[in-house]
Amino acid sequence: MSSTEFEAGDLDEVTLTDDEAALMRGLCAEAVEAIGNADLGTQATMTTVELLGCRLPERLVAALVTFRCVGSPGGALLVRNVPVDDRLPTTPTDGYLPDWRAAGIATAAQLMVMSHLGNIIGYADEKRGRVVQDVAPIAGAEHQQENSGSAYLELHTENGFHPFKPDFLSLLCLRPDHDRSGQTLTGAATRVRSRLSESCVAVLRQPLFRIQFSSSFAQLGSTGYSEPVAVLSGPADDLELTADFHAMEPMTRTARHALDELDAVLTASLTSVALDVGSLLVVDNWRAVHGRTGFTARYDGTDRWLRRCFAVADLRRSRAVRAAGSRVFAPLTAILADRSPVQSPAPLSGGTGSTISA
Ligand SMILES: O=C(O)CCC(=O)C(=O)O
Ligand SMILES: [Fe+2]
Repeated sequence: MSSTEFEAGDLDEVTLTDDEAALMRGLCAEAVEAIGNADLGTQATMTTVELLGCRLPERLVAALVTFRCVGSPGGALLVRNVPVDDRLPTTPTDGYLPDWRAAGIATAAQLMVMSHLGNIIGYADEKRGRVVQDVAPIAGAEHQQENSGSAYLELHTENGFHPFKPDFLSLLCLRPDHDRSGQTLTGAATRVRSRLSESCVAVLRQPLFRIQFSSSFAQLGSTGYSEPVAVLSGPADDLELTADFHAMEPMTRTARHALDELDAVLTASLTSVALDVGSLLVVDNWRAVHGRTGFTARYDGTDRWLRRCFAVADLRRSRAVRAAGSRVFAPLTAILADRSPVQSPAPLSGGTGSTISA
């Protein structure tokens, strides 16, 4: 897909003034110093981050709090001129920055922003449980539907198959791709509601869809699936959606048609942004799906490099799946083993359409 097919410019946006960015940079330096050698994914670090985050520029905090509590029709908020380190290391070619302190200012900035959206978390299954993760192309993974790829990344809800999916995610750009063709895409259900047929909405509101676990979560080589979920939920004028146009499987023919209709309508009205150094995109993982256009990687240390961070609104709900004082969720297989068995993948009965045969 070419980037010119997408509309830009209708994102909610805050650009920090140079004074605001300088204030934030000072707080980030304090945070790096205060965290020292402590593990990032601990409550102790999060307390430090939250305390310093209270002193972020008021205009930024107001935008974040409003986005958290009220949301926005586009489901995304772009913050520009976020401080990052003056001298950044090369883009990690294996997807892992060896030591977060090499990008300490950027790391602290992202954590402070996310601390206003919820409680920062990570997944043991993914990126070694890191709470700030590197998103960079990996040689050989070009066509993977994962953030290590560089081909078009289909629209998705982040970890929509997981019982503790993030409520918010952020992507902070440390380095854009060479020809600026890698554009982050967002699509919100509320924006497209009027273009969906009533029958499509009715089907998408039923739990007729399951999502295949992404490879990092599918341990034991299994192909696990979420329990059946509905794609659309919530009030008609502020719809929520859970979708993944790569990993979601409709369980009936009618469900397949409805998902195809949503895909076509969403794809025709996406918002795109070519993130630049210091641009941080926050996505409401309930109101919007996100993806990325393709780009060409060189694998020479100068490639596109984003950093990603997740937050949940309610930390209490996950306390049984985290070690005391940790923000990292246990492996999905362990979480599911502690629950009642996952629903059989057999399609639902109930007259919503004929079954898709394998
Ligand atoms: O590379 C991008 O712009 C988006 C990547 C993405 O979807 C992710 O890391 O979750
Ligand atoms: Fe994603």
